[in-house]
Amino acid sequence: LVMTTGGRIMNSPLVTLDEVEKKNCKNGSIKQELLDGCVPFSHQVAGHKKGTNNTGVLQHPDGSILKQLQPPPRGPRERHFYTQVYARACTDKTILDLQQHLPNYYGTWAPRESPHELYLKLEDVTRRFSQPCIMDVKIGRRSYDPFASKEKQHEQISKYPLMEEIGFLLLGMRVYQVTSDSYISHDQFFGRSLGKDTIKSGLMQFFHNGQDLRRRTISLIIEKIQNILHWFLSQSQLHFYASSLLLVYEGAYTPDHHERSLNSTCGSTGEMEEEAVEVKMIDFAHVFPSDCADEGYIYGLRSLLDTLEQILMD
Ligand SMILES: Nc1ncnc2c1ncn2[C@@H]1O[C@H](COP(=O)(O)OP(=O)(O)OP(=O)(O)O)[C@@H](O)[C@H]1O
Ligand SMILES: O=P(O)(O)O[C@@H]1[C@H](O)[C@H](O)[C@@H](OP(=O)(O)O)[C@H](OP(=O)(O)O)[C@H]1O
Repeated sequence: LVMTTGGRIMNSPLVTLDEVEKKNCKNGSIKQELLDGCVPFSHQVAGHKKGTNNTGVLQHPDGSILKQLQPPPRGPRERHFYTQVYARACTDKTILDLQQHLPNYYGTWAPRESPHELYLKLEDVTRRFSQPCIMDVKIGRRSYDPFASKEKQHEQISKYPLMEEIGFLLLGMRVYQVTSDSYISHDQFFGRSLGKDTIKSGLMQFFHNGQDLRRRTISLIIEKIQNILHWFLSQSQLHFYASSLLLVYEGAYTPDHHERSLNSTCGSTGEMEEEAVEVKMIDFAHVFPSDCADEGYIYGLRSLLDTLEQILMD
């Protein structure tokens, strides 16, 4: 195992192989051991999948996830981003504030038998959930960076011409249905099919468990996205292109369950069990230094917040 980083190495995540295996089995994936006991990550909803040149996202036996470094310049750029964030967090308050919105970074990892094949070792954002509902949303008005060729620009624009107007694109989601104890999944083609008139109902699907619309969950997610927006409004040193937000909430948690747990704790501890949600920024292959606010990303966050607020108002 090779662990290197330009900055601080986070404490190792404490999850047993048993827990990882149980979770993989529970979610119906066939356990398939790969490099050094790593298995395909069963909660991947978008991004590069296993193919001739990709392994897809893997899960390490310690519970962290492994994202294969993409070919240069993207992979080294993403690695540089994470190492810089960890190296500069001690001296730069803006970067320290950014850190809380990212998965923890544990350095790079390489298989014993192939030490030059590098992976980013990251916190699994879905880890604390038993039936995680997960959505990957690409944020911004442009999903290509300032150095993209005309062909790349054209290719990216043609995938979702509405990106400039809507400011975000649903790349994939998985939603737990309490009624059938199963998951509904949507891939990026679902996201691309959504227009100005349907984006709200498309987004709403992520919060519907087959029985109820998870209104409280939407409010909690809005708060987290607002915190990220505050960070973007406070900084003018980085621009993010083709980067995503990963949204996660507990599918097994229902308002009824919450009600029952409140009734049983009231009068004893008096503590309210609070529902858990996660919103983390991911995918940093196109992050660049800058000297002005990231208007494209800010536009995307505001548009996503507006749409979530409209769902709540209905
Ligand atoms: N830290 C994480 N915790 C949990 N899941 C993650 C994490 N990072 C990535 N994922 C999962 O892996 C998927 C792909 O991640 P990511 O977007 O970083 O990959 P990518 O191959 O660079 O994507 P793209 O092709 O869009 O550039 C995400 O949609 C998510 O499901
Ligand atoms: O959405 P799709 O159809 O899966 O297409 C991918 C998506 O546009 C990614 O954003 C892009 O990575 P970058 O943003 O890093 O360029 C990737 O490029 P790639 O195929 O060259 O890796 C595309 O394949």
